[in-house]
Amino acid sequence: EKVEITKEQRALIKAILDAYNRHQIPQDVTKKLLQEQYSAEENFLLLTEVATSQVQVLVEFTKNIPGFLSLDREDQIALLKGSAVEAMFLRSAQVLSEKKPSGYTEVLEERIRKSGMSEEFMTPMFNFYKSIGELHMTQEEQALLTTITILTPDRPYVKSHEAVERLQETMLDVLRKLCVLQHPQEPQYFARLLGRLTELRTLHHYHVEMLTSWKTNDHKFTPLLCEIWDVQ
Ligand SMILES: CC(C)c1onc(-c2c(Cl)cccc2Cl)c1COc1ccc2c(ccn2Cc2cccc(C(=O)O)c2)c1
Repeated sequence: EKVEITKEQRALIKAILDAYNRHQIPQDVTKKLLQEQYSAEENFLLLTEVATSQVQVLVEFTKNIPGFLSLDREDQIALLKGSAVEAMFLRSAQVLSEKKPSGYTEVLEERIRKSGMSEEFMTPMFNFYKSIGELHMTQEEQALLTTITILTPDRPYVKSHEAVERLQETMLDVLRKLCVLQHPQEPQYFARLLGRLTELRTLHHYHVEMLTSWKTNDHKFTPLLCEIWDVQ
């Protein structure tokens, strides 16, 4: 049948895209990525700074998701804690797969490869980056996919499961229509995007082990990361 985006859905896309584009990591953090020297220690410190800054950006973005602030406050926290790693894998995949003139894409990739992370996590991570890059997602699709990841109802400690599910379904419906309209020659495109969400959960499990291995090598995290990742 004819797929049509309603006026309300267009307003929703605009609100989410504006929020997504408004929140970027500050220049002073990304500038350091280009300047500081390369050592496993320095790379880890810089990535910790990027991650901390990314969490702050994520909190601001989430507050601008229409309907998020009307959820139960404890559920808002549970959704943020449960989705932070996945949202950051998605964001890092989007940044690393864009050949942005800013030039810090290569630098970031190099610093991740040399941050004391073991090979067993490196491979799935860079496979994910490649699979995201191959999708050539539009900005709207990236922003909506991140929103859908955040609004995943089955995170630990979420009480009002239905309220979160209703919000997520609203976003899924908009993304489905966008995919049909923006990728008419690829009827499976929406399904491929959702497949990435499954891959994100696997990376989330790997990430827990990454943190443990960094911790055993006496790596320190910032208070914000310790809080959102339940570390220490
Ligand atoms: C604590 C630290 C060592 C860490 O632990 N796990 C991960 C970790 C890793 Cl190593 C990979 C994926 C997810 C996480 Cl949490 C990281 C590093 O985290 C990040 C977070 C965001 C990242 C990166 C790399 C790129 N981005 C996105 C990015 C970079 C620059 C600008 C912007 C912007 O929006 O303006 C966004 C690393």
